[in-house]
Amino acid sequence: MGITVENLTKRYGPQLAVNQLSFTASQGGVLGFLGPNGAGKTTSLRMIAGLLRPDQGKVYYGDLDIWAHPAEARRSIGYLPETNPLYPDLYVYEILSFYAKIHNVSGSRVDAVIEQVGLGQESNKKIKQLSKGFRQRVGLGIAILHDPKILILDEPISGLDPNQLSGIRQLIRELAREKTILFSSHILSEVEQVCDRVLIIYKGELRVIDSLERLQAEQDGRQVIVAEVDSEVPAESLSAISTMDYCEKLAPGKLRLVAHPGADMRKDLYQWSVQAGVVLLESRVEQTSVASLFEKLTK
Ligand SMILES: Nc1ncnc2c1ncn2[C@@H]1O[C@H](COP(=O)(O)OP(=O)(O)OP(=O)(O)O)[C@@H](O)[C@H]1O
Repeated sequence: MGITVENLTKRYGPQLAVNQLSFTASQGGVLGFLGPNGAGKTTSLRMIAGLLRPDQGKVYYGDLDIWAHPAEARRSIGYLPETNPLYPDLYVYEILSFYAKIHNVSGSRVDAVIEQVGLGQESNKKIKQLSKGFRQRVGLGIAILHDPKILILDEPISGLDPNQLSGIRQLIRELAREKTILFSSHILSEVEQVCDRVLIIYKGELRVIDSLERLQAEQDGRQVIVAEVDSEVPAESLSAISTMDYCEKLAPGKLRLVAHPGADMRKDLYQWSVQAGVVLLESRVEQTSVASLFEKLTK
């Protein structure tokens, strides 16, 4: 089941926390939500998980409009919050059984999940006796108990030691074989090792969304231009820019264009805007590598 997000917007009082966020995540695989502290990751993920009502915009799981059909949507979603509120005095088995009752799933499912998330050895320990990595596994276990098709993980691996990290990464990759996963982090290297695609968000706005391979390919020095035009343009019309390899829509009227290796798109972009009858409000050449893109955003 894929996810479609359209123009999600959220304000907290005067502060615009998320502004017109739009993207799609097709079924299966991990989409990394990358951005510095305060960028709007948690706010976005909670809106996408159906836990926080957006001021504007829509979220679809497959064809299902989640705010129009919240009960149906809830069955399809598992959410691991950034601060996982686990009850310290409960045993691992107890807490999972408690959530199993809420979701109306069987005791045998609890046993299966305990094995799947690698908690077999720890199931008779209390939550407070577990390391941070194992607590995250309990949180993941709770999130997948009802076998949701979509999994949203808010900073699932921040603060884990290297041994725990590799275990959780592997687990997320295994889950991604059959689920669509959104995974947030403010650390690039975490995202690079787990995600197929990355979305970079900064000050509540989408800056880039692409496959890691394509972002890495841009490190060969391809030109990237972020352009803003005064009206929505059909993607086909951009194919007239012969120096352009591909283009992504970042927001209505906001485009990110990537050139063929060695090509300069500036003149073609201007000529295209004249021919297409749109006003080019802004166009700027971006740095191209994933690391430099992210560095620029996190400074
Ligand atoms: N309940 C709230 N009331 C007021 N402002 C809020 C609230 N929650 C978040 N914000 C603000 O909205 C902005 C986005 O916050 P959000 O938690 O979504 O960012 P984030 O990218 O998840 O950050 P972090 O990596 O630090 O968790 C921040 O400036 C934050 O201070």
